[in-house]
Amino acid sequence: MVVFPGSNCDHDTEHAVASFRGIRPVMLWHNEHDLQGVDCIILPGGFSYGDYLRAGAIARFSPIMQEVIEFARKGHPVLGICNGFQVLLESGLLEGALSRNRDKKFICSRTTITVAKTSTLFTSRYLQDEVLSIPVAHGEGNYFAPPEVIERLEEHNQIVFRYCDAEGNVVPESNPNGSLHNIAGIINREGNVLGLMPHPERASEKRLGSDDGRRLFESIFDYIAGRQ
Ligand SMILES: NC(=O)CC[C@H](N)C(=O)O
Repeated sequence: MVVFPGSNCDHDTEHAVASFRGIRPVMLWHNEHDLQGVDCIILPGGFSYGDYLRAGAIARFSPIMQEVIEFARKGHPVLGICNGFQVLLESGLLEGALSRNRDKKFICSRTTITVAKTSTLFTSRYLQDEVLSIPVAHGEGNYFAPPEVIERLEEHNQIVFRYCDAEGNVVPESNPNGSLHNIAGIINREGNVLGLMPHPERASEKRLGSDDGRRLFESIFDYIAGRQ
């Protein structure tokens, strides 16, 4: 996991990941160049560089991002959660942008999202169209991309999560931040880089109100174990 100045979900994510038997999280400071042989990179949530300019715009120039981009280009799994998603977009590893929420307010709330794609290494443990309860906490989560990019994402089935109501209906009323097509998470064409705004690490134990996020991490570990 990469730790940027201003990351604040790194320890929560470390805690969630460490709860799986046999998994050892490694914290990588943004100034380093050595990925220490990790099997997966997670860019955690937070306010890297205080969200100056735009969220993720400065973190994208952190020295370690050169290695993260190379790691992703080799096909290894890279997961960006919230601020991590913003960094992935700024780095060009995913297409589009996250702008200020529709209502120009920071939103910290429980949301429901539906799994629009299960044939990915991040979502293999979920059921198609399953409704998950996973919280969001962001000021810049309004996904935007030009029409041709949205069309491409739809055409290549790259939209992995969408905001929905409790029954799983993808309707405008269930869209917390104004994201186009209710997009909550997308994957690259190659299928190894996923970014999402909701926080699976904050929904990884029943006592947090939901453990629906847990299977996202489990799916990744299944994939890594299957590769060895
Ligand atoms: N929880 C987070 O990662 C916050 C995301 C981001 N910095 C925002 O407010 O948009």
